[in-house]
Amino acid sequence: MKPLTLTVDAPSHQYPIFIESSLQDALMRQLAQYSSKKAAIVTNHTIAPLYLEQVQAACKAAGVDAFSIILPDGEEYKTWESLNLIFDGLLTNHAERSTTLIALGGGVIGDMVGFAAATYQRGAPFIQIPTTLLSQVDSSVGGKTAINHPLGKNMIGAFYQPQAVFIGLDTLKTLPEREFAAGMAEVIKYALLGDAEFLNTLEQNISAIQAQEQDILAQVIFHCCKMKANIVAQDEKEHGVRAYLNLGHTFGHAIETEMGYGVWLHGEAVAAGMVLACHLSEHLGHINAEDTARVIRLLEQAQLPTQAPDFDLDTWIAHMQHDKKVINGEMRFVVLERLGKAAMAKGITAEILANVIPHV
Ligand SMILES: NC(=O)c1ccc[n+]([C@@H]2O[C@H](COP(=O)([O-])OP(=O)(O)OC[C@H]3O[C@@H](n4cnc5c(N)ncnc54)[C@H](O)[C@@H]3O)[C@@H](O)[C@H]2O)c1
Ligand SMILES: O=C(O)C(=O)C[C@@H](O)[C@H](O)[C@H](O)COP(=O)(O)O
Ligand SMILES: [Zn+2]
Repeated sequence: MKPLTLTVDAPSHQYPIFIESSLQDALMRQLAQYSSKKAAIVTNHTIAPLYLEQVQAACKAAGVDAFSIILPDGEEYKTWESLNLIFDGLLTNHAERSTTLIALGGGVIGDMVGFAAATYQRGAPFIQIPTTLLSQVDSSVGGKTAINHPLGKNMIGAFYQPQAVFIGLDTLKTLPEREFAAGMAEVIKYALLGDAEFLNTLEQNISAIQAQEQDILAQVIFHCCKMKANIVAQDEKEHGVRAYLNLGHTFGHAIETEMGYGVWLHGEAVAAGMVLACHLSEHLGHINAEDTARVIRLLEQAQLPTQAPDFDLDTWIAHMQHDKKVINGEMRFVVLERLGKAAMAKGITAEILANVIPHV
């Protein structure tokens, strides 16, 4: 594949996304332009042995003096404690406000490092090097940064855009299959919320994507980043259309929080959540049972769960009342007007939810 570039034209900051088959090549070509002379590479114990050396070498070649901060791995570590480990590392190594934080890893690392960058000395620059499919198609783009709270996902955070995003397709070769599948949930989300033609492309090419055939994989990652960049350019801080990127997430975040962070992967919970969003959309008369069946078929082909756990209804609702789309105490849900077009639904009562959600 030939290197691809696109620009995120967010109102607060414009920045490039570089997509190449080799991460090393992308960094060697462009890092010097986007990093300050001093950098902190923040990663975790799983990713460090795989990719840290490569990023250190690229920093050296770019004349960037880099030190590393290595965190424990897992959604359950997306916490204040890990954030403090980042701050400890920054202070111990005399990081300045101009020091670039380099997030090397999946969405957990990216979200935490972005939040650390937003708050360290009131705002240091940061770069995203996403190494999971999920982070390449979604979390590294658009500037949502956060940590979890025991009562809710991503409850403490900031909107803060990176300086650049470097995507190397080669990093996905070491990604476990279950994690690749989790990334496919967000890929399928883009098709459902805004592009029926992309849904056809995914259905026709699912095996090639799973086999990581470079051309189609690059096309898919590029397409998702472009869709997200368009949405973020219109609505950086989620006052309107950006909420559509939350399709399946009101239910999904409830699953992640209730099960305990890390038990269901984010993408798995979003997959089951999107099926519930389909059922809700059906209940509202927007889509039909065949549409929902089509979504379930694709999610199953992508090796994703389509059946949510059956908590009691009060538990579901208690979690969903913490959702960030709640306004004046009223829950709002992203639904599908049709496959390929999202809409926002209000006035969803407990009775409606009882018809839609599996519960005991
Ligand atoms: N900010 C956003 O817009 C946004 C969007 C979507 C998701 N998220 C957040 O992203 C997180 C999920 O991200 P994720 O799915 O990337 O999970 P993750 O960051 O936990 O990474 C998944 C696992 O894969 C490992 N890993 C990462 N890259 C690897 C590689 N190349 N080879 C081998 N192992 C590798 C990680 O160490 C981890 O164990 C959630 O916290 C979610 O809330 C944020
Ligand atoms: O970028 C966005 O906007 C999204 O909603 C992308 C989601 O995939 C992502 O999981 C996000 O972190 C969820 O946002 P939240 O505001 O509900 O925490
Ligand atoms: Zn998500």
